[in-house]
Amino acid sequence: MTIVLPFAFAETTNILPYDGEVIYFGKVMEAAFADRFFRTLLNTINWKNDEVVIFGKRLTTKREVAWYADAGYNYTYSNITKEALPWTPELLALKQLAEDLSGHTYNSCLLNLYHDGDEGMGWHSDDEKTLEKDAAIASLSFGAERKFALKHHESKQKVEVMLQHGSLLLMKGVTQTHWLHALPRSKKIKSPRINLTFRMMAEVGH
Ligand SMILES: O=C(O)CCC(=O)C(=O)O
Ligand SMILES: [Fe+2]
Repeated sequence: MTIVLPFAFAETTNILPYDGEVIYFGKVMEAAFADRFFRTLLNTINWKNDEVVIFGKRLTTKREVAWYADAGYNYTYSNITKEALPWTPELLALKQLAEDLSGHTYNSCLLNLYHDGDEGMGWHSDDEKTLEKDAAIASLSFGAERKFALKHHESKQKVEVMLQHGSLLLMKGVTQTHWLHALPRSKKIKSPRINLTFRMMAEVGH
């Protein structure tokens, strides 16, 4: 399957001024492929409302999530342990694309479905103990274009980028140690967005 356009990826640059590397590749596939992946992911992924435990209370988010990985991996997130589902053909194709373009390999993928702009994600770092420290994270976006924001822990400096339909963003190096990131809510957004973050789990999460 040929899904990559002959784009000039050599031009990609770090959008962070210091303390990490975030590379926005822009659109990495033709719109027709991005449309098809969006529809297929919407219909074939085992979407579930996210459950989080905050101050001992079990809460359900409107945002839906799913987690896929190589066999045998468990994932602990907000005090809940989830078992990974086996890769689907589309996820494997997208993992291959993310690996080829980013030059890193991944063994798991966290998926998020934001139904509209009322749903987002607050400030956090992807620095859970179960993730390899400073491993690269490749983020593919489909559907509604949304703003992605980064904020430095100490200086509070902010960097923002619009994540386009069929685009790739790569976070690597010491980014998760020094920067938080978020997907801000926006009343203007009325359509859904799917985000895939390919990650490298540490062996201890096995
Ligand atoms: O939806 C996004 O672009 C960000 C998702 C994210 O930060 C995460 O899943 O950890
Ligand atoms: Fe994140």
